[in-house]
Amino acid sequence: MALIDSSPAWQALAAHWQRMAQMHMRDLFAADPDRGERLCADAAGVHLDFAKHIITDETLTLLFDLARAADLETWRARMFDGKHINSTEDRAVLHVALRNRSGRPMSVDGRDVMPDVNGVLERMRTFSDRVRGGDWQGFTGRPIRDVVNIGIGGSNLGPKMVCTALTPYQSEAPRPHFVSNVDGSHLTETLKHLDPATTLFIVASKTFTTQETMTNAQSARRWLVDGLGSEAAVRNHFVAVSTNAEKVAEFGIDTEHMFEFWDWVGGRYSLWSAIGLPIALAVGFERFEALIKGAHDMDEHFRTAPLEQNLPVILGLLGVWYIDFAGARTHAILPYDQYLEHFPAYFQQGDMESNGKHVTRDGARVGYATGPVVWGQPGTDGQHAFYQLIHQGTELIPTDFIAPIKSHNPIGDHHAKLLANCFAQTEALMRGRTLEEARDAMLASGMDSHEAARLAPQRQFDGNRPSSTLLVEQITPHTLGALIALYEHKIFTQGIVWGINSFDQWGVELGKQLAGVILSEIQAGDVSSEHDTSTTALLRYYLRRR
Ligand SMILES: O=P(O)(O)OC[C@H]1O[C@](O)(CO)[C@@H](O)[C@@H]1O
Repeated sequence: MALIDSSPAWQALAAHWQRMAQMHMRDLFAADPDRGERLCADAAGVHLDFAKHIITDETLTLLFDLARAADLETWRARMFDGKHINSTEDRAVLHVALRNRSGRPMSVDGRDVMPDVNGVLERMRTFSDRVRGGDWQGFTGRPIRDVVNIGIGGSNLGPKMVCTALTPYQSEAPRPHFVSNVDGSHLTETLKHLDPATTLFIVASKTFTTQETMTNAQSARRWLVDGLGSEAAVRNHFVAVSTNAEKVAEFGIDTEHMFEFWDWVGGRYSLWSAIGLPIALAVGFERFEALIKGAHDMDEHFRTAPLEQNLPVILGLLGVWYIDFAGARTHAILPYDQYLEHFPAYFQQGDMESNGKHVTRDGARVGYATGPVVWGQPGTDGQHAFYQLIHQGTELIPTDFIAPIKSHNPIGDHHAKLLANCFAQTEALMRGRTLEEARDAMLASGMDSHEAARLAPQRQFDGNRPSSTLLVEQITPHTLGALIALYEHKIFTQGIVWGINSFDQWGVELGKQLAGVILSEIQAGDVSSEHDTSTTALLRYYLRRR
């Protein structure tokens, strides 16, 4: 397969960037009074404004040509058809089946997976209703008040992000907690204020072999058994979410208390599966269903809308435009909603584990940039921390501003101020401030002309910094589901353009293997000479002082 950068579509974009690099968005807006009304699109309750980008209609045409040159529509169909598009693991990529509310069958290897998917959803409904209703009791007969999810990566970030985002929908109990780090402090601090008699543990691991999760689960089990004085208590206080029934049984959790998912669900795309159990427990199963319905609505849009009106495709191609032609290396996600606090971290894994690849599906090394460094945090805090660099630094950083029209907490004028900041930042990033404007503003404030001339270069902003703005009515289960699916399909779009497999993660393996070797040396108190001298010296330093 020829690399995408040898396609005429790529070459055309490279030449086009040479021209666009000379343009300023201020001029593009001035030349096109309808730009703001025109360059926006809606789907599944998400409004996307993409007018503040260094693009013209020609740019968009060339980007859609590129998507077609990469066969995006064919690959999209292959994903929805359950084909094994995760070629290195020979697996289908069918998280869309987990939220399929259409009633249509969805098949993997000729078998409709929907009966299994719906069966597990029903078990989640029954279980979450029982726990929330007090019918599922702890070993001593008391209802569950706290749920501790033990998992890491995709078995942690999704449910944690969604539970936080849906805090307004949570009742007083059960309260969700998340333990991921193998650092004993994480588990200790979480359990410190909990009562074993009213705590339920969910051990969430696709493989059920992940070192961090298994270590935390063993220690949690000890805490529970010590606290309640009986091994028999495990039955009432531990459930598992996994694809690996054998390992679950080995751990000592009855497989009757296991919620299954399947190898065609990637870890970082798994919150819609039983991995979402903490969400159903925290906000109720009906709201979990509304979340998956929101995602399904976005799936239908992604599956059926023409590329030109397709939100995930537009976002994905804009990313490619900056990463591959304008030299951007990072991408910031900036939610103007405190409840979306973990949204950037969630898509840090979603994006970087998916598209942090340097070879194509065929194993050829790419000569172009692929996935960016994804980062961010809630907007106004960011304004007082890192926005300086976005506005006046030497890096080009494309940004996503995400905001709800309505707040869950409409106190005073907080929300008006929050959104004023959001809109103002995108305007400032786009417009900038010329040297003359900076100088005139200082003169108008009474500063003498010498001082104004001295300070003007410091107060001048280039502008022309791109941003997308995504607005939803409110952060509800439905809009959140749609937003998450939007980003998932954006990542898919980019992976297809780059010709990489977005669904494996071999890059995390080497460190895991070496950690196993080093752990046995630490446990034996003896360093082998196999390491580089730096690692050996560090290990010896640690062993001498521990
Ligand atoms: O669910 P598991 O099997 O414990 O894996 C946890 C995480 O580890 C990874 O395999 C690697 O970090 C992720 O892809 C995954 O989400």
